[in-house]
Amino acid sequence: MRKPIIAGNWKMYKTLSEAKDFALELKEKQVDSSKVDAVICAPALFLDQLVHVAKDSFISIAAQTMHEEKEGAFTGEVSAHQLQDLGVNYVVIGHSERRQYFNETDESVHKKVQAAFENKLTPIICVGETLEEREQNETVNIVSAQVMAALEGLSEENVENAIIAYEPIWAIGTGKTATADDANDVCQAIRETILDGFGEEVANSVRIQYGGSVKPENIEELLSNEHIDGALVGGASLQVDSFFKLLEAGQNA
Ligand SMILES: O=C(CO)COP(=O)(O)O
Repeated sequence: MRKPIIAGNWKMYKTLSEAKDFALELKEKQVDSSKVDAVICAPALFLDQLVHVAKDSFISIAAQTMHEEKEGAFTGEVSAHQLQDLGVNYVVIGHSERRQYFNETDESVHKKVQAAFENKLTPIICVGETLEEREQNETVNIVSAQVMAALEGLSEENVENAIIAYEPIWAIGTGKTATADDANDVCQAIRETILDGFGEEVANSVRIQYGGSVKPENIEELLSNEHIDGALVGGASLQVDSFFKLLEAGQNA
């Protein structure tokens, strides 16, 4: 049985004080970290303080992106090495908003995934198709190619520990969720891709999240599916009560 992982992607929302208040309130809640992994993906400039607030609690902290190089003349960027040094545990890589607005490619995603593992960060690797690609029945081809490009050449041990987030682009922030069956089918296809590339043990261990308009009202159904091991959540992760409900659903899945 794979432990569910629920990650809240705050994107470019909240001020530092709002972020700290959120984490302070959340950490008082009862969440069993043996049953669910709880992750907050915060803007880079809050990470240091959030790592301190979350210390010794069930909450893990993630960055929303990073640069693949260890250091260098890359104005405005943050490296995996710097994130690790702060005590950050996870990093989101290849979110569709990064691919769309910041020139993230399969190639840069691959380099970032490697850099994350070299620095003991767990990558949450985002993949997903556009509406046009879905309508052309290209979903599985697109998503499988993104997964293989990200994971190519990695060790089985690393792939086993990676998190894949399947986020259909047309479902992000739109209120449109893939049906639980559709989401499960694509997550299954991702697992089969990993099976072909890395074998059964790795495929059975890797955790695959669904993302795109996940909320307390639909998470239970999503998580009841065999191949959906968690959720990457935008809007519904911004309020403590709503995020806590998602964690409870993960805990009870
Ligand atoms: O992009 C997402 C999470 O990374 C999904 O966002 P929403 O949950 O707001 O649709």
